[in-house]
Amino acid sequence: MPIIATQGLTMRFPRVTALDDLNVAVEPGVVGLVGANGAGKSTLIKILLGLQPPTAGTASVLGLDIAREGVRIRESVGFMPEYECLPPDISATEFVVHMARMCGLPATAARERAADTLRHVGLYEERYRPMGGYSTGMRQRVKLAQALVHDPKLVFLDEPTNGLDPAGRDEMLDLIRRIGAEFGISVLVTSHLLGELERVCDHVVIIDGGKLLRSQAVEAYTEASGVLTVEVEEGRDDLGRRLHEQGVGVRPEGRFLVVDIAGETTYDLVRDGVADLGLRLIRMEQRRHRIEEVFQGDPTGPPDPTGPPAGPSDPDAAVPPEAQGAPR
Ligand SMILES: Nc1ncnc2c1ncn2[C@@H]1O[C@H](COP(=O)(O)OP(=O)(O)OP(=O)(O)O)[C@@H](O)[C@H]1O
Repeated sequence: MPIIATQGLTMRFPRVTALDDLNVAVEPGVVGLVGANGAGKSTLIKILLGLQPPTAGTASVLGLDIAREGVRIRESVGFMPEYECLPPDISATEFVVHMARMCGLPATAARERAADTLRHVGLYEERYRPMGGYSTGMRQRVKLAQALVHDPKLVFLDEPTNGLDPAGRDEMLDLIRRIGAEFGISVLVTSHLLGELERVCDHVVIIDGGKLLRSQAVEAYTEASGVLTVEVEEGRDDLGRRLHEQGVGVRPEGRFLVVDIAGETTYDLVRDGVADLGLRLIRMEQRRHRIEEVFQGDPTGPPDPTGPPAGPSDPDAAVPPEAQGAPR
């Protein structure tokens, strides 16, 4: 059963169409929802939580109808909002216990679940300090803990890495991966950064101007490319020259050689070259595409949500500001 399914979902505000005939279905797992600022991600989450009725169309979450079963959806789904929502003068423990009580847990269970959840998100030591003194990373963790405290089947995480430094972002992405893998909770996580979703998600949905661009398993975006990455301990240029003389398309890139694959013989030529030159081969692997490459240079493909190409070494290609707020 899909965890989320929408049919013709449309949300029109007076001046803008935030969701435009959206048809999408996603299976359990960690699902990324990516789009530029204003693409309609937060609007979709509010509608799926049953907090805002759509202008047209239908949707279900965990098989529950958003129009009739909003309360049951909110019982089974956790929500980490994008906006700042933490009172500064109370502690993480008080806040998360309160949220657990709001979800209907009895007092003792609420205290136990709050302590467990805060430990899972790495906030155990600081849990009695007022949240006003917390860093952005700690506040994001509290928001995550309150989304998990009632043991939901699915959590909606709206831009959970916003405002975090690279180390904080890595830790948050790790937590998200663990929520999916260790706790078996499905996740819908939004981001305007394609690279970070690729790292944690099983499936990525891309929307632009409220329209669906693609919805696919991550492997389908990152299928193998037509090049090999070859790394040798020393003698990279000798190997490159030899392959070039044999008619192989080859170019240096950092400490690697990037070799065009022209069939099985390419692997043999690299292997023989390494052996004949007496080199030590460290790696030879077929490169995989990055998600953002899917949208580059495809004139027949969908409009590009990712803007100009990001280098392969840029794991966090962002949707550029000029692609934001495109006319609908
Ligand atoms: N209550 C509202 N009234 C009018 N327009 C709205 C309302 N809520 C959202 N919008 C508009 O709908 C569009 C989609 O907004 P939404 O917040 O869903 O985008 P988003 O993809 O979540 O972007 P962000 O990451 O910036 O929050 C935007 O143009 C926004 O200005």
